[in-house]
Amino acid sequence: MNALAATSRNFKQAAKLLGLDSKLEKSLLIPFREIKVECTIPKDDGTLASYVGFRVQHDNARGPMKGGIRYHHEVDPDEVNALAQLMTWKTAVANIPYGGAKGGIGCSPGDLSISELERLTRVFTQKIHDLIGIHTDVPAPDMGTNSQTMAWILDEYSKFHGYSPAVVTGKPVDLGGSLGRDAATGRGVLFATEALLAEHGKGIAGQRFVIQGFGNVGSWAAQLISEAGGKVIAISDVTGAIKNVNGLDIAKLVKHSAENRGIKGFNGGDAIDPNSLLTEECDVLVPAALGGVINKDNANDIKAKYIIEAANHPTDPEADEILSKKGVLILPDILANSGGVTVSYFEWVQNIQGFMWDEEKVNAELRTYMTRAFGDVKQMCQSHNCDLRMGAFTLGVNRVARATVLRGWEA
Ligand SMILES: NC(=O)C1=CN([C@@H]2O[C@H](COP(=O)(O)OP(=O)(O)OC[C@H]3O[C@@H](n4cnc5c(N)ncnc54)[C@H](O)[C@@H]3O)[C@@H](O)[C@H]2O)C=CC1
Ligand SMILES: O=C(O)CCC(=O)C(=O)O
Repeated sequence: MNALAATSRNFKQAAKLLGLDSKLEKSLLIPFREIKVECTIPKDDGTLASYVGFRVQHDNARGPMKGGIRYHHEVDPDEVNALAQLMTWKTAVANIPYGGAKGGIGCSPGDLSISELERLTRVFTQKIHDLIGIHTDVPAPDMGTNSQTMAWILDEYSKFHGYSPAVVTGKPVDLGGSLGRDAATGRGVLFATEALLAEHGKGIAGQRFVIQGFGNVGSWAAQLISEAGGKVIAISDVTGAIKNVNGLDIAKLVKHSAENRGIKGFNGGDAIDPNSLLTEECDVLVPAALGGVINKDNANDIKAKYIIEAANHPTDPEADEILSKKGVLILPDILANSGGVTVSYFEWVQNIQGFMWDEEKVNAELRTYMTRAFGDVKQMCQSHNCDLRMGAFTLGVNRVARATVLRGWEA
């Protein structure tokens, strides 16, 4: 199912559980603004290349819109729309004072040189600079982008508006980035997983984990889970998949991946078929790469007892139904991966205050926010007799609906 259809279906199910007024439901679903821009750059060889960039600003009832920018060849308007909508519910679940947005450029970042990426990022920023801002829409990294991308956006934006570090988060610490932001999504995944397992009398230690994706989110999740005593037995990325039933040495894999641009060729495990990764025997499955990877074609074969959605929308609604019947517990994306945007919020607060927190404070606050969000979601599960995904959706949608009604519609 297409990402937008899947996300909207979850939203509508939550609206029904909440008994939301149909006109309010319609207004919450339609994005505030959709931006589509042409970005042409000279390549290093002098030829021209054109790309399409998107920014979808979904909702701002609870505060400035917030969300990452993705560089990937599959970026399309429907996907960006779905991801923007997810950000609206995610920031509400985390209870941080933001709305939701997402952006992206349809390109293959691995095929572009650093200077081509810089030119593309600057052209994109020139096209959207008057529609983003510290109190309107604050971008951050997502798949295929990183702190360097944010530094270029900050620099280009500042040429028009004066030096503005708070216009992006996830930027380098030297430019006002927050300590702990790089690891934050993975650390949030750890905290959320701990909270879920604790409910079942379990801890991270001794559990067998399989992780799809070894970029920012997957690699940090793997490192922190492994440090907490979890056994990470299989990992994949775009270059391949690797397995070691005794547990992979994550520190060595991080080094190998940095030196070889991927995990392929790592000699601390056996290479396996990447297509079989999600159905490997394990306790906890952590999709941390693309959307829609758990679907009706493979859901029946999944052996994990828990799925922690570190990626955005990795599970199709059809797969949700199959997995629920099998008794697999799914910790949904808008809760599980909310650690990234939560520390982005801390970064923005630090920039506005002109004050820097130490990493201990960032991590301690992140634990507080993740644990509280998990508890709030569980409460919604109880009051609406629903699973964790609907618990998170009803929590997020209800908070946004309340803010929308309070603000009113008077023109
Ligand atoms: N970076 C962040 O702070 C946040 C990211 N996310 C989500 O987490 C996911 C991963 O994002 P990042 O780690 O930031 O991206 P990234 O670009 O740093 O890493 C992506 C990883 O996915 C792998 N990958 C790509 N295609 C694959 C395939 N077909 N099979 C297996 N692996 C594949 C890549 O090789 C890479 O290891 C995305 O869904 C993103 O939206 C969610 C919340 C925050
Ligand atoms: O840190 C942020 O502002 C957004 C992160 C993001 O794009 C996401 O949570 O999917």
